[in-house]
Formats: sequence, structure tokens, C-alpha cells
Amino acid sequence: MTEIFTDTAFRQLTQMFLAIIFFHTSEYILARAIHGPSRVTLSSLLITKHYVLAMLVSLLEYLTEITLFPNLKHHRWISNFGLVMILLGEILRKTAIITAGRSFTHLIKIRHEEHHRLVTEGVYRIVRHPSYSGFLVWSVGTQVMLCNPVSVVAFAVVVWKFFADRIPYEEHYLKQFFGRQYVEYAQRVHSGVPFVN
Ligand SMILES: C[S@@+](CC[C@H](N)C(=O)[O-])C[C@H]1O[C@@H](n2cnc3c(N)ncnc32)[C@H](O)[C@@H]1O
Repeated sequence: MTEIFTDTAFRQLTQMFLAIIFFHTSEYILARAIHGPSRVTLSSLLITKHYVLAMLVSLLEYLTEITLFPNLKHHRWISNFGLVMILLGEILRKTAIITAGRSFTHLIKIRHEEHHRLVTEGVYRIVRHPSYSGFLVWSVGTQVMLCNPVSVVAFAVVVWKFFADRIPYEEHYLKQFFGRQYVEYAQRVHSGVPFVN
């Protein structure tokens, strides 16, 4: 057991733990700061059953591989590349949340509210869905950092599919709220999620 839990394993598991704790607590704290405590529930921690299951499966992959093929976990530069992905994904997502302010809600709005304005500046000038791009990079980055080959592919496919389905639904309402203004914005700026226009 002591053989398995080398410095590498300790570093990778600590980084994973810190990445997860930081991601979820900062989502919740930002939501409370932007919308006010009375409008925010614990759902803003963004911890769902499917998400917990995915993280547990990735941990199981990690523990299986570090036991059977410990060398797989010692690719330092791959692991560090994953760490950079985690940091960049986190920065992009949080920058998007701060830029959109009250227009950013964890649940997709299906009715137009007075304070909801179309955001096209800052990171929204580069891509239309920066917080989704950020999450995609962050989540795949966690698995690259752990050197988990199966979960890298699984996370990329599952998270990509989730956003590929969500974006048309979200944009259906954005077009209702902002009409031509949104259509022109969508023609000018890429979604920010690969293969989703
Ligand atoms: C979870 S946020 C995600 C926002 C955006 N898709 C992103 O990735 O940064 C979802 C809410 O943001 C709103 N939203 C998305 N894009 C927007 C924009 N450019 N301007 C204003 N509101 C936007 C949607 O109406 C929805 O209620």
C-alpha cells in the first residue's frame, strides 16, 4: 500500500481534491455575491448525482491503474499539462460568470426578466459560451492531470454531448429574448464548444 501511494499519487490526488473544492465553493460564493443569498440554493454548488458518479468512476480508474500500471501515472509533463487545463478552464469560467453578472444563472431562463441583458463584451466577444468552454477544459483537465486515459475520453464525450444538447435549447430562448441582436451575435461569434456552431 505504501508503495502505491507515492509522492506522485499524493500530489495528483491532492491537486484533484483542491480543484474540486475550489470549483464548487467558488461557484456557490459567486452566485450568492451576484444574485443575493435569498435567491441562491445549494443547487448552485453544481453537485449532481451523475457528476458524483463520474468523479467516483474516475477515482476508481485512478486507483486501479496506479495499482496495476503505476508507471502510467508518472508522466509528469502530461499531468502538469492537465493542471494548466484546470487553471485555464477555471479562469475562463469564472471570468464569464463575473462578466455576465446577473444575466448568468445556473438554470437556463425561459422567461425574460427585466435585468437580463445580452452580454457580448469581454470573454463573450471571443466565444458565445465561455463558461461551457471553461467547464469542458476544466473537467477534461482533471482527468489529464490524473493521467486517466479512459476518463479523459469519457469526460470529453459526455461533457461535450451535454453542452451540444444544452446550447440549442439555451439559444432558443436567447433568440426569443433578444431577437435579431442575438442572431447577429451568433453569426459573428463561435459557440466555443468544438463542432457546435
Ligand atoms: C449557465 S449560464 C451560461 C451562460 C453561457 N452559456 C456561458 O457559457 O457563459 C445560462 C444562462 O445564461 C444566459 N445567457 C447565455 N448567454 C448569454 C448572453 N450572451 N447574454 C446574456 N445572457 C446569456 C442564458 O439565458 C441562461 O439563462
